[in-house]
Amino acid sequence: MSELTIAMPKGRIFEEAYELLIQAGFNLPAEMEMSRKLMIEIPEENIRFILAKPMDVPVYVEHGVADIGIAGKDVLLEQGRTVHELLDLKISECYIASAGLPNTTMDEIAPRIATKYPEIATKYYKGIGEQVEIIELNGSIELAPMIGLADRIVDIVSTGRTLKENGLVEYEHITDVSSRLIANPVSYRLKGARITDLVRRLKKIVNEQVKDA
Ligand SMILES: Nc1ncnc2c1ncn2[C@@H]1O[C@H](COP(=O)(O)OP(=O)(O)OP(=O)(O)O)[C@@H](O)[C@H]1O
Ligand SMILES: O=P(O)(O)OC[C@H]1O[C@H](OP(=O)(O)OP(=O)(O)O)[C@H](O)[C@@H]1O
Repeated sequence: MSELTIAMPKGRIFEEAYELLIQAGFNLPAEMEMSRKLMIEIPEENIRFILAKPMDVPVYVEHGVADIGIAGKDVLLEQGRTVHELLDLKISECYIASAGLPNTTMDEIAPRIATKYPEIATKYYKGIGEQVEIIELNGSIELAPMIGLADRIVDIVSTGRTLKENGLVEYEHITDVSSRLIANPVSYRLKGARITDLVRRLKKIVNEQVKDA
């Protein structure tokens, strides 16, 4: 049985992805949730996990140093990397929206859009025929309209709490986001049986959870 390297995102996706793998019958150590180790071998499963920043997971998979990985659809849309998307895991569900101060219009010649997602934002505004100036930020995006840096933001919304607490309103729902299982195309060919088995086990759990929801 060939070894499988799985790139797992650290942070908010990790916990739900870890639970999903446990429920799919993978024997993962409990310490994995608390550990600071970035590479964890599970010899009984012949699996090796690498723990990466969510934005970096598709990089490891595209380069083939990880056979498969778990990444947010937001990251996949933003980066457009050459990876196979195998399964919607239906975890870390949220969406990308535009937002801004209430009762404001985008009348300027090139309204300023602050975002962590320059590609998604550019494509969206191009698609609706709006010429915009993109201002790339790395976080706390909601600050931008409040402080006069931008007319709109394009960012993740989950509960809507961050928008509300910062006095912003949603304008357009751009796209739904959830975490996806992705694979390196060559690994998918060479380790097809192992990867197909993993997808089958995960799919069963995902479908059961959707039914119970
Ligand atoms: N509020 C949210 N609710 C649910 N899922 C979210 C939310 N924000 C982001 N996500 C999903 O989780 C991923 C990012 O996770 P996380 O916030 O842990 O990483 P990050 O943005 O790199 O943060 P940091 O730089 O603080 O580590 C996103 O790519 C998206 O798919
Ligand atoms: O609708 P809500 O449930 O409030 O969630 C949305 C917030 O979550 C994410 O921020 P994150 O916590 O990752 O912080 P950062 O992007 O500012 O680093 C996102 O960028 C929004 O700010």
